[in-house]
Amino acid sequence: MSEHIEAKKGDIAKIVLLPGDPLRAKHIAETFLEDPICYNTVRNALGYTGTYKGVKISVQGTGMGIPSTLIYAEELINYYECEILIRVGTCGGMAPEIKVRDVILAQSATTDSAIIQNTFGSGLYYAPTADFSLLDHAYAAAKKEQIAVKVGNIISEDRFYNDEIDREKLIQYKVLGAEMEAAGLYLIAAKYNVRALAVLTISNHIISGESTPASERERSFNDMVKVALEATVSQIKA
Ligand SMILES: O=P(O)(O)O[C@H]1O[C@H](CO)[C@@H](O)[C@H]1O
Ligand SMILES: O=c1cc[nH]c(=O)[nH]1
Repeated sequence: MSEHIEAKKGDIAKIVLLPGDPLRAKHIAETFLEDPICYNTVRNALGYTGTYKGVKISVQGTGMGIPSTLIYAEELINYYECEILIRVGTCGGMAPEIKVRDVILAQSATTDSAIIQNTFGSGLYYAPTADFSLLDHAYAAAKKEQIAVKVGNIISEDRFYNDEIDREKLIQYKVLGAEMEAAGLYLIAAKYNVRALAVLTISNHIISGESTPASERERSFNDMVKVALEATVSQIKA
């Protein structure tokens, strides 16, 4: 076991979906995976391994924010030798063309997190970026499944309740929405030479105030999960 995951080596697949909400991990495992086995209950950060179309896949709840997510991502990479990490998370829409329930493929992730400065020092503004091959497969999978997706830059913020940030400027500069993890995931995926992508569902619109109920957030974001799973399977079989 690693520090925060009680699984044995080999219990976790090379491909891992990463929802923030552990109950979404349970829902994904029980809805999409065949023969799911729960390998982690430490801190209720539920983790499961099963198969999807014959491919071994795990799903691990990460908690909220970059610090929590990177605990799980770094242990998955460094202890369990995971190679493909796909965040499946909720996101607040910002741009006017983004609507509640839209699916976004986060090509890049701007951030206000100190993780960039802590890594590179001040004055260097690294651009956390998705793995192109995963992004390409996710885009193709979405087209095949007739799931409309939008592709672009998002922002990973350190604060959910953030009324100090200049959202109008971010929207002008084509930032589609806000969540709290993708930039950290992309950064450490690059560091350890593994592949990462964030597939996001718009749960609410930060500017218009439109939202979906929490119960729906937990359970009903199946389009993004389908895109993530189909992308990995087509990637593995390519
Ligand atoms: O739905 P998840 O994956 O948790 O993602 C989003 O939801 C949480 C905030 O409600 C943050 O973790 C944010 O990134
Ligand atoms: O971080 C997040 C996630 C979903 N919705 C938001 O408004 N912010």
